[in-house]
Amino acid sequence: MTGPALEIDRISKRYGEKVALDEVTFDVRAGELFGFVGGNGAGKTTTMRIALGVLAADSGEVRFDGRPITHETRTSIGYMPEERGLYPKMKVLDQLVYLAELHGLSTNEAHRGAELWLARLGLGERRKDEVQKLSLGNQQRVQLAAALVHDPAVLVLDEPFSGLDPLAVDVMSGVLREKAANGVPVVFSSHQLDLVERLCDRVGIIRNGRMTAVGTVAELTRGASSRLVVTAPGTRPGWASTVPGVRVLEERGPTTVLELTAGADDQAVLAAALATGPVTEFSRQGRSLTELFRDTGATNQGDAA
Ligand SMILES: Nc1ncnc2c1ncn2[C@@H]1O[C@H](COP(=O)(O)OP(=O)(O)OP(=O)(O)O)[C@@H](O)[C@H]1O
Repeated sequence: MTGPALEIDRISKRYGEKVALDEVTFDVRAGELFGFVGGNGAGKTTTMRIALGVLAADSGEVRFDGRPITHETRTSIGYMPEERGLYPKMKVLDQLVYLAELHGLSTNEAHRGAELWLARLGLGERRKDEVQKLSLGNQQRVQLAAALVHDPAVLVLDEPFSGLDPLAVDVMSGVLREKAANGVPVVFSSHQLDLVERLCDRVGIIRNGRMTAVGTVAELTRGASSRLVVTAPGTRPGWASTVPGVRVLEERGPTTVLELTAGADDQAVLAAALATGPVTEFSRQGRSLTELFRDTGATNQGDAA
């Protein structure tokens, strides 16, 4: 799909001596749901705050629709900040109307948008309640409504799924997919990698302020795969360990899961299997995003790294 994209172009940021971001680069295309993942302190929030323009980068540029983000374009971004940002004592509906008006909507439009999203997110009956009286999950739904109420052209969401129950996860996922399907670039950070894997068109992994991988889930997990699944009814236990460079991970009857170490030849494995009779399955086993994430050391780098 063509349309306006959000481009993060070589942004760097230091906090004193600490390099928080080092030439972070990726783009979120129109109609795309982009998952931004990385361990604690990796730089996700810093990147998103810079994308929104609430924090200045030391260098690099953020563009939307080919142009640097300005005050006008900033108001067309829907943002869900990590620290959330609702007024606890304000009523839910008033809050949303207020935020929509801040983004330039007329009072009528603001009411229409607020009612629409409250109904859509299952909060219609809570509209007259103070925000602080809602459960945390429901406050998060209000926060999503706040990001959407002005019909933004791009969505930047910092951990929108944290703390949500499975039903709310489904609601949030549905809304984000729908926005993406309507051509809106959507980027969100998350530690729930299974969810990211299921939901996102593309994923970016950040580690210690540097992007270590960007691509579709299939590209990232396929590229990393060194596992083979072989099913051959004529094999006997241990058959694969005679092939150089092969480590057997699991044998289940006729099926063997094995790992190829560097330099090992998958065709040698196939030949060894065929030597025992017919081979009914021979495939690469994709790694999950979680495994990839662990293997690239993207976890636990912590604040001190
Ligand atoms: N205001 C600040 N002053 C000093 N250092 C900061 C500040 N904000 C962030 N940092 C540091 O910058 C790095 C990146 O932090 P950031 O909050 O962007 O990470 P994150 O990926 O969002 O982490 P998390 O998953 O824990 O929310 C961390 O080392 C953090 O300690």
